[in-house]
Amino acid sequence: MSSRETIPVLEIFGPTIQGEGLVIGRKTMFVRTAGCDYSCHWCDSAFTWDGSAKNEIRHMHAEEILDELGKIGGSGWSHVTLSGGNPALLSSLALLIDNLHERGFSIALETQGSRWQEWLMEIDDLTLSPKPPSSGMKTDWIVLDKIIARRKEGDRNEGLSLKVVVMDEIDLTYAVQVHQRYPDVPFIIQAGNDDPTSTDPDKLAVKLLKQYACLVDRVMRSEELRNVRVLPQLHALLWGNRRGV
Ligand SMILES: C[S@@+](CC[C@H](N)C(=O)[O-])C[C@H]1O[C@@H](n2cnc3c(N)ncnc32)[C@H](O)[C@@H]1O
Ligand SMILES: Nc1nc2[nH]cc(C(=O)O)c2c(=O)[nH]1
Ligand code: SF4
Ligand SMILES: [Mg+2]
Repeated sequence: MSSRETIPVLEIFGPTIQGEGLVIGRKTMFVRTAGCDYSCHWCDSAFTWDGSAKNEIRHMHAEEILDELGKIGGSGWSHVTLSGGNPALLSSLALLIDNLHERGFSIALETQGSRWQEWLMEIDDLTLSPKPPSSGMKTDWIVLDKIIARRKEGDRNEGLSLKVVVMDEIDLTYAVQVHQRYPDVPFIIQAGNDDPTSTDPDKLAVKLLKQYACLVDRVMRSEELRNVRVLPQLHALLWGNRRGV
């Protein structure tokens, strides 16, 4: 892997709390990469792929990202979350992952599970978030099967989770399908934010909490969704749709 390869970066921020998933609440830094192979109708990070922030993309070397993490975050953190966009489009992340591990940091990564990279084996907290019908996207079950099988074969089952965003009843049926296909993988049902452009955080929080309560109630009544967790996006409740939090 050449150290000359760059990574298209849109945001570096933190420390903040991981607002979603299995390690919700964990203190972490974020690196958000540009570019996605999907275009989910309700993507809360559409600026990573819709062209609206293309002038903000920086092509950075791993060492530059490490420097900036230190400058922005100081030294009071030990965990970095890589998100996007789809960071799994980028073979160039291998070097950053190695460098972060060499310095003793642990690494989380968020991807929809549509692309394989060898470095997926190195991620400590790997969240796969296949997309339900409301997103308008189609799941590539072959790639998703491969990622989950490879993690299992490589004894990296631990630190793997599935997180399905649910907006409606049809999405919930999809969630059941995913959970039944991979019953051994920790499964999170995430309340969808159907208003990802709202600029009023207080109004949004009230609405999201109501929707979360409905989702909790619905999942509690489900016969199929037994070994699951239901979570909101904590950062959206705290800070709304703001970038960089
Ligand atoms: C912006 S995505 C980036 C990583 C990757 N492309 C993916 O979708 O997993 C990060 C997480 O936010 C979730 N997400 C995106 N838009 C959302 C929304 N409107 N409501 C709830 N979760 C959302 C995704 O499902 C994913 O788990
Ligand atoms: N605090 C916080 N937690 C998050 N968890 C997943 C995020 C993402 O956009 O990938 C995210 C984010 O953008 N902020
Ligand atoms: S896969 Fe993730 S980043 Fe890509 S459009 Fe969907 S939610 Fe957004
Ligand atoms: Mg987000």
